[in-house]
Amino acid sequence: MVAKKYIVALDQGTTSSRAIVFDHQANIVAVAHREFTQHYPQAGWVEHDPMEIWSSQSSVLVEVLTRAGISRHDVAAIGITNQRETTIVWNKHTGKPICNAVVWQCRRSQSICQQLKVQGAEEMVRQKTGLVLDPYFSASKIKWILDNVEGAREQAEAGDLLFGTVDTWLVWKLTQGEVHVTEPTNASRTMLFNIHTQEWDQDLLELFDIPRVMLPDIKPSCAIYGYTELAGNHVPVAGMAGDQQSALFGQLCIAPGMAKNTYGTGCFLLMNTGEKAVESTHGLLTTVAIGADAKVNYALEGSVFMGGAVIQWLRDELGLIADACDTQYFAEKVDDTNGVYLVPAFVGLGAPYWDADARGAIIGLTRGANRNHIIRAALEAIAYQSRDVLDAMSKDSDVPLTEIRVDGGAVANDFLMQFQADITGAKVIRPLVTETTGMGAAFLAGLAVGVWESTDQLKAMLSTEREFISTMDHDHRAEIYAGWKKAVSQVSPNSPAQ
Ligand SMILES: Nc1ncnc2c1ncn2[C@@H]1O[C@H](COP(=O)(O)OP(=O)(O)O)[C@@H](O)[C@H]1O
Ligand SMILES: O=P(O)(O)OC[C@H](O)CO
Repeated sequence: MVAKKYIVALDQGTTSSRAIVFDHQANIVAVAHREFTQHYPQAGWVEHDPMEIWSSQSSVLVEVLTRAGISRHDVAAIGITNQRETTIVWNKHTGKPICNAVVWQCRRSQSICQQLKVQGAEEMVRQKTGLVLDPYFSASKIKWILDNVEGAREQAEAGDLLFGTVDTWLVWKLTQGEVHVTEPTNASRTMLFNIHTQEWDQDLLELFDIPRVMLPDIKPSCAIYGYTELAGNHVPVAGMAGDQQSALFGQLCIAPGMAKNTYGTGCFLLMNTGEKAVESTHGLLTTVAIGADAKVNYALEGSVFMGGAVIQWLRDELGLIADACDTQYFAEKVDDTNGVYLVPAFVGLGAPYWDADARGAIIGLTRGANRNHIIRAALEAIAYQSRDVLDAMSKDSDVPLTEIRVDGGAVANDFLMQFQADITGAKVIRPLVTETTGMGAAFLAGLAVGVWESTDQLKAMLSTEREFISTMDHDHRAEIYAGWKKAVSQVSPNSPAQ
């Protein structure tokens, strides 16, 4: 074991940047957290300012070390985990982004995807990447930037521009522009990475017309990528993963069949499938995951675009609540939603529907519907969408999923967790430490620098805080879930999952 005993995880999420200090027993010593600005320049578009991503992330790094009261000498390594797919293109000489980051939720490249579908590219893309040809992933976003930002294509071809997902951007900033790197879990979300060969794929680069020279090198998820300076100390940046794969690893779902659902901005249910890349026939994605001792594994993933973001919308756009945690109080003031369903297709629908054109709706309103019913319908919608992907996963794997490990900001909501158990019939297991996304990155960084020797050693560090078991009777569950499916069919009548 190395003498330096603290690991700092940087968790750059869709709505906030966090930094967490873990000790060598994986206990949280301190957390610092900052929300940053969401930009919605047009309907269905979502952007972030990459410089604000960096300033919020670097400031919480400084803050968390102060809060933890530890010396910079005691930091063994920094691990990174991040919102995936979000696309940043910057000038490698000036370090300046050429436009705002195009966020994973952004739909602007829908027509690019549509055109490629018409050309018949869908099957080739699915076979190589495990992904659905949807604007969610980075490739069509990069193409959009090269086609629409003045001079971008010429500069990219001349080798002056770099592309990165948020992991790559943060390492580049932390190492003062020395290291341009990513790792397989993030690469697997770009739609340019062949998940079977584990390399950038020339056919995909040609399909999207993206110069290879823009792309980062690919290193393992558990490795030392470079060093950052913290008050005169050179600290290794070691260990990175996309946030959903990091949470899967942080919950130690490292054996086939183990699954977790993260309730952050979106909801992402991932099930480890071991060394086998399982193809979905029910609208899920095949993606790269991290297995025992940080070896490359695969996972099936159900990606839901609007999870906790629905609650932010109730707060920021409707002003119905002052704080996300108020939703539990209002939802519990009523016995049900009074027949109201909220379908949060604000940026289209992800798994298993994959309808980029669908838009949100509140259905079933009557004169008796009030604020509490709408708030309750918003929380229930998060759980209904998770049931949709859970059902798809059970069908793909031929085994019903009877347990879900949960994490992410919204799992603090007991009403939501109980309703999730009720509407699925599965046991919902909430860990003591719900910062499992950050924990995954800390595990990877700690393994890379020798704070921990193996994943076996990490098992003793996880514990359960509470389990939620269904109390809903079967007929009632079937009736209200049928109502949900009917509501979805109204906003997405042509989805193959209907
Ligand atoms: N008590 C709560 N009930 C419901 N939703 C919540 C609660 N607390 C936080 N959230 C939601 O969880 C999300 C924040 O979770 P987090 O895991 O930090 O997300 P991200 O990493 O995507 O930024 C926000 O969208 C917020 O609305
Ligand atoms: O910011 P989160 O935690 O909702 O995660 C975003 C995902 O990585 C998008 O694929």
